[in-house]
Amino acid sequence: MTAQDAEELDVEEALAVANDRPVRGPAEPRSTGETPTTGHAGTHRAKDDSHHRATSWPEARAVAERAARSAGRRAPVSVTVDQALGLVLAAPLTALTDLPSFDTSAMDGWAVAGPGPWAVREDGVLAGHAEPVRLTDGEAVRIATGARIPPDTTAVLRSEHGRTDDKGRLHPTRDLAHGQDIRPRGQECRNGDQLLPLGTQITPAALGLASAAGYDTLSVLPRPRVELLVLGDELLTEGLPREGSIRDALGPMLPSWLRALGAEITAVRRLGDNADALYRAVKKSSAELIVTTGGTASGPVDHVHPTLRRVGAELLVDGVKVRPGHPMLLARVKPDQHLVGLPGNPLAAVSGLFTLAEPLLRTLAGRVAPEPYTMPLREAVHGHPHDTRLVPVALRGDDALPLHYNGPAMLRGIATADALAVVPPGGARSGQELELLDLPWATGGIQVCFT
Ligand SMILES: Nc1nc2c(c(=O)[nH]1)N[C@H]1C(S)=C(S)[C@@H](COP(=O)(O)OP(=O)(O)OC[C@H]3O[C@@H](n4cnc5c(N)ncnc54)[C@H](O)[C@@H]3O)O[C@H]1N2
Ligand code: MOO
Repeated sequence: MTAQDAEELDVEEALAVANDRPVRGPAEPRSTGETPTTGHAGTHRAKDDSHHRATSWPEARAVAERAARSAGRRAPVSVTVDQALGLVLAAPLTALTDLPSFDTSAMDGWAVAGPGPWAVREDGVLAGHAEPVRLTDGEAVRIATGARIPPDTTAVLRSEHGRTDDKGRLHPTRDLAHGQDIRPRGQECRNGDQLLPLGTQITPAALGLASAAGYDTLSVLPRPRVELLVLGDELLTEGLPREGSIRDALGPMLPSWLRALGAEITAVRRLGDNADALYRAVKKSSAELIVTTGGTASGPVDHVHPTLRRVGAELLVDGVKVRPGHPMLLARVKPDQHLVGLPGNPLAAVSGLFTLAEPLLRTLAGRVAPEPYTMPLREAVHGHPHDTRLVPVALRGDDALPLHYNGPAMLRGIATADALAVVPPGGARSGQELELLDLPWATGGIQVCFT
């Protein structure tokens, strides 16, 4: 570790601690008397950091988007409607039929012809049946909502607006306008009308619309295929931490998040700290994106950089001016294959996920970028002197409440967060409007929509 690395680490830890004092639960109201800050807690000496290669946070996100675009056009696939949720339309959704496809009753009641009273026919008309018999003037027939309107019907009389006399004749109890409660064929769309443009992300409502409009399959962009490689000999997959080993927090966390960001997870492999195993895994992967966790720094078992050199990958981003997570990286392994290296510290990995993997996956999946938005901070947040900070926040009314336990190795803050606040270098005052990155569970409904 160089002197500068050590100093930067000190700053990072100090920031987490500074914001955690006095320590309180993430959802508890803030303490009073905390003053706005434009700097950090104090141990850091101002210095020129131009020598390190790190990319600025906004530029890193832009590079990740461009990298996805440079991977070339992805071929659309045809999927059944029930498989299409969360995917993006590769062709406009054009109506395959008129909607409604026949004149239909909007209400339960009677189809009537001409002015009342009407003689009520014995039979009735239910939804889902073939064309009913033509009405003659002065005739009515019972009809259900959604049933086909008999030819020469002039209106539908709702059941609550009709009375039958003792001779069985039907009288209206309200004025009845011509065409009332008839949904004419093609009211919503005509065969061939464009219902949704190319590029629309398919929501539950879009699934319903596509089905109503006659679709069995949809042409969509496939989910980008992602392989997750979890590195580290110290990681346990069950039980309590023991003898210097810790539980793997990223293997359980990242796949659902990656899916929420549009990915199909093709494999999760735990490779330990074995350089050859990492090399082989990268060489044989056919994923469009390989995500590694850990091993991004320069320790004796940090194998990501050497492996990227060994496979001849091109580093597009080698470190980002963001805290936590600054050792994150992005490489092009092949023209249509990228690798995002997430740092091993768990919150640092989340930072890398939303800085590099999110824009890359979003672009590969054909999704549009969410509209940036800001909210005022309920409390001041300390800043890094040179770098952007991503700080977990909970949305409380009109404010974003910064959460504590936001150190690089901690998940306690993010576990109750709705978003990450983008804190500029130098920090942010209480009340200052900050850009927020929504966490997908707050917007997309991981379990519901995007599994
Ligand atoms: N000489 C330097 N040392 C370090 C630097 C640096 O720039 N120069 N950066 C520090 C920062 S900041 C971070 S973040 C980490 C990044 O480390 P790596 O990506 O190499 O990750 P590891 O060393 O493998 O692990 C770091 C830390 O995270 C724990 N870890 C790893 N994987 C998991 C997991 N799946 N679940 C839970 N915890 C995990 C691991 O045990 C370590 O404690 O490097 C600093 N050092
Ligand atoms: O400080 Mo590292 O950036 O822990 O993520």
